[in-house]
Amino acid sequence: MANLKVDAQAEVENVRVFVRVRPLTKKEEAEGHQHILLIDTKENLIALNRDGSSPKPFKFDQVFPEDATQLTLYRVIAVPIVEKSLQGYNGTIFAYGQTGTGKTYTMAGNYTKPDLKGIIPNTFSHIFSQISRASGETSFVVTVTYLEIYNEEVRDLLSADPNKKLAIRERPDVGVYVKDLMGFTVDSIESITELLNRGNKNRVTRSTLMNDVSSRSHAIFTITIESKNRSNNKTTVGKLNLVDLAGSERASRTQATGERLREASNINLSLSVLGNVISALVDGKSSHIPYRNSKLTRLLQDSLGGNSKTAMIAMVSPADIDYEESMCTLRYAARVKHIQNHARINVEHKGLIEGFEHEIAELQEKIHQLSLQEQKQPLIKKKKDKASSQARAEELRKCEEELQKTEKEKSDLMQKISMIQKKILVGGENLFEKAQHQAFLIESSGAEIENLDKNHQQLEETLTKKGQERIDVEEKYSSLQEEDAGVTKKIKKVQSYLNEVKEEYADKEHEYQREMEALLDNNRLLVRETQLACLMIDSHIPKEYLKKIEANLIWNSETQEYQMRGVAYTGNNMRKRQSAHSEFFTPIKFEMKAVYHKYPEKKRERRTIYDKRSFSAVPKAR
Ligand SMILES: Nc1ncnc2c1ncn2[C@@H]1O[C@H](COP(=O)(O)OP(=O)(O)OP(=O)(O)O)[C@@H](O)[C@H]1O
Repeated sequence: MANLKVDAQAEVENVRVFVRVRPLTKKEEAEGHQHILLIDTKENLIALNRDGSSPKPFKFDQVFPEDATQLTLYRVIAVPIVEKSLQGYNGTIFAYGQTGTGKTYTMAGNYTKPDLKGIIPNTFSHIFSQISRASGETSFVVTVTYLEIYNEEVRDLLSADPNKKLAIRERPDVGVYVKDLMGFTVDSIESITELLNRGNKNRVTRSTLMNDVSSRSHAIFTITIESKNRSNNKTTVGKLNLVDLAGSERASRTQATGERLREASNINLSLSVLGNVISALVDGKSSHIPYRNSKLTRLLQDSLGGNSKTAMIAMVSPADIDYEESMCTLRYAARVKHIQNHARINVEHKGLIEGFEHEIAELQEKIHQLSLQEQKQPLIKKKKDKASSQARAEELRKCEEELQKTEKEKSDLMQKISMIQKKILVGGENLFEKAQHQAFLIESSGAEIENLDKNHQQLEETLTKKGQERIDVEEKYSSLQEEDAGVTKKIKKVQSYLNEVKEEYADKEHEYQREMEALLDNNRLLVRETQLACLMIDSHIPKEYLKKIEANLIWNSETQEYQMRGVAYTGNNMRKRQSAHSEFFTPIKFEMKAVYHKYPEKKRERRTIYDKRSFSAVPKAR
C-alpha cells in the first residue's frame, strides 16, 4: 500500500508459539508404533518419552492434544490476531512441522464441514461478522492475494497463469512486495471462499510415502482489511498472512529421487534459512539477519522480528518413529518464542476506499451532465416542429436515438457505480447472517474459555498463597539435616542441567546434520545442472564465441541472473524496435546473422577448434 505511515507507539511482544499434536494414524497403529508424547495441558508442557528416562519438557503458550477441536484452536490462536488486523495491525499465523503432521488440516481443514473448518475459512466468517457489527460510520474494503513458493519460485495461485514466476521487489514506501501479484476485492464469505478454492486447486501437491496429499510448496493467503472511519477520517490497513509451510522431511525416509528430491531439498533449504533467521533474531548478537537468503524469509520479514502480531503453530506427530523430527520441531519452536516483534497500527493517507469514493463522485458527475443534456432534448424537438414534416420526422428519429444513447450511457455508469459501491462494505449492514452464526459459535466457546481462565486464575492464586505459607513454615526448621538435603538437591539440579545441555548438544548436532543434508542435496543438483550446461556449451558453441559471450556477461543483482550486455539491441528485440519506430530510426547497417550464426561449415572442423573445459570455470547463468 502506498503512503503507509505508522502510528506513534508500537506494541512490543514475543511471537506466541503453540503446539498441536495430531492423532496416531491408522497406518502407524497397524505398524505397532508407540505414542511417546507426555502432555501437561495445565502447565502447557510437552515432552518426548522414548526410552522411559525422565525427558526434558518444553513449555509453550499452549499445547493442544490430539482431541483439541478446530474451533478451540481458532479461538485461542486466531481470534486475538484477527481482531488486531481489523484494528489495522499486521498479523501472521503460520503452521510449521514435519510432513504429514497436520499443517494443512489446521490452516485449511475441511471447509465443507463446519466443525472441521481450519483457521483460514474461520477467519472469513469472523471478519465479515465483525464488519456487520461495526458502526455505520466505518467503511471497509477487504482484498485477498494467494501465492505459493515452489522450488524457490513465487507463483500467483489466483492468476489465470499460475505457473508464471513472479519477482520479489522492495520499495522504501511499500516494503517488500511481489510484483504483478493479483489482489481481489471480496464482499462476502462466498466470494472469499471461492478464491481460496481456486487457489488450492492450483497448489502443487503430491502423494508421498509419508502423506497421501502432501503440499510441496509454502502457501501464503493474505487478507488485507482497510477501514475508514468517517467521523475522524482515519484510514487503517491491517494485513493478515495465513501461512501453510511445506513439511520438512528427510530424503532417507521419503526415498525421494529426481524432481521430488529437488522439491524436498528446496523445502529443507528454505526451512533451514528460516531457522537461521530465527537464530540470528534470538541470539541478539547478529547485526545482519539473513532474510534475503530465501523467498520465504523475505516475504515473512515483517512477521519475524518486525511489524506484526505473529503466532506459530508447531505440528508434531505422537509416534515413536518420528522422535527425531518431533524433537527438532519442538526445539525450533522453543527458539521462536524468544523473537520480539514491534506491531503498530498502519495508518493510510490515500487508501483504496478514498480512491473508490473519488471514482464514484466522478461517475456521478458524469451522470449529472448526461441528465442535463437529456433535459435539453425537448427544446430541440419543439424547434424542429416548425420545419417541414419530412425533415421533422428525420430530426425526431435522431433525437430519439440520441436519447436512447444517453439513457444507455447513464445506466452503464450507474452499473459501474453499484459495482464499486459493492466493494465498499459499510459497518452495521446486516448482510452476513451466516457469518454471525459462526461468530456466535466462536463467541460462545470464548465465554466458556473465559470462565475456565477465571477458575484457573483463582486456583493459581490459591496455589501461590499455599506455596508462600509452606515456605514460611520451612524457613522455621533450619537444621543440618535440611542443609544436607539442600546440597543434595543442588547437586541433582546441576546434574539435570548437565543432562539438558548434553541433550541440547545432541539436538543441535542433529539439526546441523539435517542442514548439511539439504545443502548437499542442493549442491548435487547444482553440479548436475552445471555439468549439463558445460556439455551443451562444449558441443554447440565455438571457443572464440564463448570468449565473447563470457566477456559480455554481467551479473544483475536485482534479478539474480546473468545477462548479456547489449542484449536489448539484438535479434527480435531490434526487429520489434525497428518496426515500432521505423519512421524515426534508420535501420542498422550490419548483418546480425554474421555475428551470431557464423559457425564453421563441417562438424570435424568445428571439433578441432573446441577445447575441453572444466565445468568449474563456467559461471552458472540461469
Ligand atoms: N488433528 C488432526 N485430527 C485428525 N486428523 C488429522 C489431524 N491432523 C492431521 N490429520 C490428518 O493427517 C493427514 C496429514 O495432514 P496434512 O495433510 O494436514 O499434513 P501436512 O502437515 O500439511 O503435510 P505436508 O507437509 O506433507 O503437506 C491428513 O489426512 C489429515 O486429515
